[in-house]
Amino acid sequence: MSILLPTNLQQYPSPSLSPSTPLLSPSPSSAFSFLGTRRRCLRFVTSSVASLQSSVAIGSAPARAAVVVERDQIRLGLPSKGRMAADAIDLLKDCQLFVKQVNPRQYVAQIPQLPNTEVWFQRPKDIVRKLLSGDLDLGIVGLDTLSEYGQGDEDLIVVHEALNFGDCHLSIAIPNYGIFENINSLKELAEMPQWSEERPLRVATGFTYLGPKFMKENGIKHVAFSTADGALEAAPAMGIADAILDLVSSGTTLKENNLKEIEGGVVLESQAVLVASRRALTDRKGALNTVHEILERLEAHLKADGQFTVVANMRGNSAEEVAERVLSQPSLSGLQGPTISPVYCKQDGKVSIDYYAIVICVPKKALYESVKQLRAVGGSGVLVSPLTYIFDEDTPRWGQLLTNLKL
Ligand SMILES: Nc1ncnc2c1ncn2[C@@H]1O[C@H](COP(=O)(O)OP(=O)(O)OP(=O)(O)O)[C@@H](O)[C@H]1O
Ligand SMILES: O=P(O)(O)OC[C@H]1O[C@H](OP(=O)(O)OP(=O)(O)O)[C@H](O)[C@@H]1O
Ligand SMILES: [Mg+2]
Repeated sequence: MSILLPTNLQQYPSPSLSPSTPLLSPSPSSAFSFLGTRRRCLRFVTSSVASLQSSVAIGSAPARAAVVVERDQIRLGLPSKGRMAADAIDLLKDCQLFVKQVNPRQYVAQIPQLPNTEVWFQRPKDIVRKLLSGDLDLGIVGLDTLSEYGQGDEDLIVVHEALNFGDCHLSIAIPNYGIFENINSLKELAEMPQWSEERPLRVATGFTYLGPKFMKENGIKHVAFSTADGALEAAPAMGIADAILDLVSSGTTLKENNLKEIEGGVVLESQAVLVASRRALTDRKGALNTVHEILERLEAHLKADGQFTVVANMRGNSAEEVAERVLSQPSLSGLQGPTISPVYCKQDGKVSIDYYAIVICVPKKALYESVKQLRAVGGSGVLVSPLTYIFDEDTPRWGQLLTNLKL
């Protein structure tokens, strides 16, 4: 697998399929016994996972395009609905990339700042599928969706792994009552005497690729998966499943359904990522330039987003003396170091320097601590303003991308 892994990114799930495993299941029904249990909200398809390979197949990986079809425009896929849709557009707006969608039912839009690029609105899982089929070149989706539907395909490259929205994690949850009351870890769950080949641990999940893969990697044998499109948290109370594997963000849905997470049960930490098709980047004219521009804007905005600019005045005899005082405090070193400039005052007709102005960037989380430290070394008149962009000399992720593409 050669998916770009920025150093601070969690392991991108690698496929447990062997290279010879067909990516498309010939027919899901041939691999699964369909229970025929249709309920109002939950439609479950249950499988024995004695054959993990067949379970994996219901993750329905799309076929890969054999060739890159010629077209003039670079295509960026954005979520058409759901909780990521507005955030993705807002993020681009914050990067001065304005998506012009004439009406919400129109699935194609323009970004005037990127004239060779068109936006296509699609469901997140379809963005991943269409990246693989070559119908999209770039996309913004959650890492969970990318991992589930991309199945570790080496054509998918994570260009930016932390777009700062859509934070959640994919996790196993079990009831906090009954036989599970004292079970608090995956190990304890696996070792419960209740599970056997005839009566496996039943897990309801929408993640039919990542779920079986995780269980296999953790050596859990007696497990059977069922799937549904939503409201999975109801499955244990309905008696359909023993556990669920689903996304958790605030934890409210679990709590409201008397479920709990367990130690060792987190499959994946997720947030929105920018993903590209390797073949598009290498073979499609203009794609690499577009990615470079989007990446630069994203990095400049996201880096600035976590910081404030802090300006303060400080008495001193020289810039060096003030610098020494400022740098004696752990939170005041800024990005590269404080900028210190003389403040010129006119006294008795003469220009003198009694004060120096200090400018530093401070992580938002460390703001109050930094203000306290500034005061401690004589800082006064502290002004705090938001930072909009930080354009560095180069973007580290661009270098990583070029290395990954062997360019
Ligand atoms: N509770 C949550 N909090 C934050 N982000 C979430 C949460 N649930 C999901 N996400 C992220 O948002 C993405 C989109 O989720 P959303 O529920 O909007 O669409 P979906 O699950 O793909 O589609 P649908 O549920 O309509 O079939 C998920 O893939 C995940 O990355
Ligand atoms: O930890 P929480 O903040 O409570 O969020 C978790 C819930 O959010 C998602 O569901 P969603 O709202 O997408 O509904 P769905 O079940 O219809 O997909 C996810 O599938 C969980 O059910
Ligand atoms: Mg959902």
